[in-house]
Amino acid sequence: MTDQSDEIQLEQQTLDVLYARLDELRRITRGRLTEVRRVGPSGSPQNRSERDAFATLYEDRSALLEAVEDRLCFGRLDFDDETTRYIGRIGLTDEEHTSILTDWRAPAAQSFYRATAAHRDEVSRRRHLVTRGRNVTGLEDEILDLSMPARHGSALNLSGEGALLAALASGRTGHMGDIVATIQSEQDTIIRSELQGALVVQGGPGTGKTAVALHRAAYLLYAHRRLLERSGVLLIGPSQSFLRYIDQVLPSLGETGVVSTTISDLLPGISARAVESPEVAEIKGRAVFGAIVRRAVRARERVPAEDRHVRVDGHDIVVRRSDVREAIVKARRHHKPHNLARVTFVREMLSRLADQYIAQMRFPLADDERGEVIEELRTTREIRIALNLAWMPLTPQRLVEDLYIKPHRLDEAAPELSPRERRLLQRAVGTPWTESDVPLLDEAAELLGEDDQAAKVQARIDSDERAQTLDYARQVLEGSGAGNGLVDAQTLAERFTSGGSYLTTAERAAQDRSWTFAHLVVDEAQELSAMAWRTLLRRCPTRSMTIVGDVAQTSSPAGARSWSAMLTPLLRDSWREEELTVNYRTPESVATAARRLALAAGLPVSPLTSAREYPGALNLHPTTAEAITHDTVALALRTLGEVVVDGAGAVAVIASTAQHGELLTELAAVADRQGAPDPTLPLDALSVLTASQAKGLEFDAVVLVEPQQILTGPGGASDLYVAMTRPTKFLHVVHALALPLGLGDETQDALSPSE
Ligand SMILES: Nc1ncnc2c1ncn2[C@@H]1O[C@H](COP(=O)(O)OP(=O)(O)OP(=O)(O)O)[C@@H](O)[C@H]1O
Repeated sequence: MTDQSDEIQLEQQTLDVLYARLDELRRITRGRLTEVRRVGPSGSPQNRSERDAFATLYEDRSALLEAVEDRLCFGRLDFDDETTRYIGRIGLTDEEHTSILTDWRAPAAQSFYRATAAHRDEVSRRRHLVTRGRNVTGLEDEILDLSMPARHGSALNLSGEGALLAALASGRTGHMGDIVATIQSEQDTIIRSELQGALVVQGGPGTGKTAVALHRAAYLLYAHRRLLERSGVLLIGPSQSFLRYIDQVLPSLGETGVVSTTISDLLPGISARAVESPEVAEIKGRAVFGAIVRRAVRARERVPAEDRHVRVDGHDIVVRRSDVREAIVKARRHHKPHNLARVTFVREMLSRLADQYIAQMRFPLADDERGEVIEELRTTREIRIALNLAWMPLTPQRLVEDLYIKPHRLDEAAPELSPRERRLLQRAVGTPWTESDVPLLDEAAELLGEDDQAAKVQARIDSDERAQTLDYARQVLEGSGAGNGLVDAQTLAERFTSGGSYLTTAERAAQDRSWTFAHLVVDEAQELSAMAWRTLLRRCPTRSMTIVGDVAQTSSPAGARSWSAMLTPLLRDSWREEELTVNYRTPESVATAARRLALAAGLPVSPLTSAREYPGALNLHPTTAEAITHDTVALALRTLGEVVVDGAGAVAVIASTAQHGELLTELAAVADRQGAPDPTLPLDALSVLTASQAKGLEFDAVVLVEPQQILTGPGGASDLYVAMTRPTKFLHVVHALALPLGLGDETQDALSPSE
């Protein structure tokens, strides 16, 4: 009989071997990098760009090997034939190229997440290794072959939930961690679901949608690296603080090539930070704006009301309505974007005007003089004005702003909107852009046309040369042992040929509005308007997408109330839906109260089981309107003291927009006096947020202020549902007003008394 400490010792030996190999690979990679850099900037351009390419390759590899230090190996599978397999963050082979650690994404690792006693896949035992640093501190075994326990002794922990529960109970750090060691079977099915088509993952709060979306991105990059690395994966999140919250997950999984952004920051050169009323955002989010922007562009290609006479060098030149009409027809014939088709229009008009000019000349024209006449006409101010009035060159910003600042333009372009709705959209010149302007600007950019520098650089890579270099890159990768899924020969070849100006996919994509991605991941997708979806679909012509969200949490009036209502018009039947049903975040009593509130408010909540309960999780703190700010601040600081242990732990105060400012000021002043963390930093140990700012985030404890006020605010019950489902341990509700239905008397029996 073996007891657990002997087993731990044995596993420690394996771990020592794995870390020794990791150290060895790090040393080799660093050595190669030093060698490449040592050679210095000499040699032919070809040599130099090869060297740069190798330097980037070894830098990437070094970064990957550093990123996998924590929990390098977290699992082991024992098979019926007595063989074993260790599962970890990356795959490792020993010097003889024998596999000693299997990448969690490899097919060979799948049973670690999926095997059950009913479907064992020849797995007799699944073992979770609990580690701290490089030390094994515990083991948890799941015996799948029920004839096995006798062989392994009773001292073994048979629960498969230990590692999961330990992960769930740990203090929050303000950054999301990866879940690679404890991915659950329903999550694994989604993570490894096929690349094609749009996969919608619906799930209540805390079911791991964000975690699953990120692990799926890492999995897809591993399984389809060749396809995905070159065009890239785009990840859309709801806010910059959310992106900061998740920004360590993909690097910890060894993936850095995903482009993460928000709708507000999607367009190069535009940062849409202004806020507008939900009513206006809803109007701008309607799909009909596609037609409205199209009409606005067409309105800038128009036949003037009258002919216009212009004197050029003593000639009477007439910009005739009939010529303009015919030139417009000709320019539109090739369906090019407005600014590009304008070239045809202007060329045609100048040619017709030049005919008039030449007809009035007293001497015959030499062949090479026609060009001079055209140039003369082109640079005549009145002619330029007349042609611009007929076909105005436009930027997207100018087109969209004109709709807002010139009522007649919107009246003409948007007959679908009521006069009141059109009035609501009016604003002053130079008003900053909002999130819901971005899809309209993108729509306009698409219809107007523009230069895509980055795309041109890409096209310049000569294909013959690329084929040769590709061969060479393949040999290099085989010879260096540096492949391991980090970079494919195609990418390395591109680095060789780009002459030292190599840009990562992320960098190229960020510079190029019309970049298209091989896969799109959208988080908190329920918030996106129909117009935002149009913008995103333009960036993903393959329609290979992972869309995660919860239609019960939709707070934007332009967002989705049901997936099929939003997606079927856009994707027809090329989307499929999976559901996540276990809440890994919120304690049972808090989740139950939130659900009751959501049902009372008529939200379409999914059925949900909480993975755990936490003693004393839900607490009510009645107070008065006069004392609410003071009491909230005192409670927040006290809670902070309780939940922060060894530097880990985070508390959020979540309040209505109306109360948010006052609380922030008060808490910042107190924090300043008492040296507590700065509550204005959204991801610090203590933050003050509105419900919509808290979307997607989580904290050890949430102090929820005056729920009735959040309920009657613009985000309504969805916002309150979001706010209530953020804590992993405690929800403290501070209120002077009556509690909303669902959180009131009927939940008293589920609550712990306090103060
Ligand atoms: N298999 C798992 N193992 C360990 N932790 C998990 C697992 N699945 C989810 N979690 C944890 O549960 C918490 C909630 O996950 P996540 O934020 O992805 O949920 P969500 O469905 O996106 O929530 P919301 O809709 O509220 O934003 C996170 O801390 C995540 O790390």
